[in-house]
Amino acid sequence: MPSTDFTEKLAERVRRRVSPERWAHIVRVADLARQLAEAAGADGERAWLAGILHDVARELPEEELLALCPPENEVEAAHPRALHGCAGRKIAAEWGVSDPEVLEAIEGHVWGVSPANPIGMAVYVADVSEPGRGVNEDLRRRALAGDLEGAYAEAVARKVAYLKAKGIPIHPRTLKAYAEAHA
Ligand SMILES: Nc1ncnc2c1ncn2[C@@H]1O[C@H](COP(=O)(O)OP(=O)(O)O)[C@@H](O)[C@H]1O
Repeated sequence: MPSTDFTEKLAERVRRRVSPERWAHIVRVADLARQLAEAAGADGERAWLAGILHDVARELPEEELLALCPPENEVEAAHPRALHGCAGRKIAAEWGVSDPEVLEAIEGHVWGVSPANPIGMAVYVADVSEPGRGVNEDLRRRALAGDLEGAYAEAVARKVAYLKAKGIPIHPRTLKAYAEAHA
């Protein structure tokens, strides 16, 4: 999907919904996701679009997130801000995005994606490793070198280890993503 009027308009709609700092993060994620997808032989333009849309709902008030995506379990109820992945997917679909891998990437950047979806893995790894984060540079390098699956599996493993160390119950989708990525 080359950059078109449609994708440019979507990017502009996102930009208007977020702070300048968030927009800068979004652009870094989208540009990196494109590079990571291409390094893995996947479609960079679709990864870019998913990156541009991934945090479209990140600054919505909690009441709006809860209205768009009623919590499906206790982890979601305890952490409504994390519903921004689900809410972002719904907004993107409403705006006319129908590509299932792009939609899964938007939702899955919070809890994890299927390892059969390189667009989703590219956005996930880009989100945790873009230079503005200041962490996970090794994962960025690994994915830039073409090992997207390995970088993604390690990114999910780090999140799981971090949550376990803090004694926080882990979202079932994250546990599923971990199991699939390490199968
Ligand atoms: N219970 C959980 N299970 C799985 N992943 C989680 C959980 N809590 C947080 N995360 C992951 O960690 C990310 C960061 O969470 P957190 O540190 O609470 O920051 P934020 O409030 O900015 O989302 C979330 O977006 C999600 O990807």
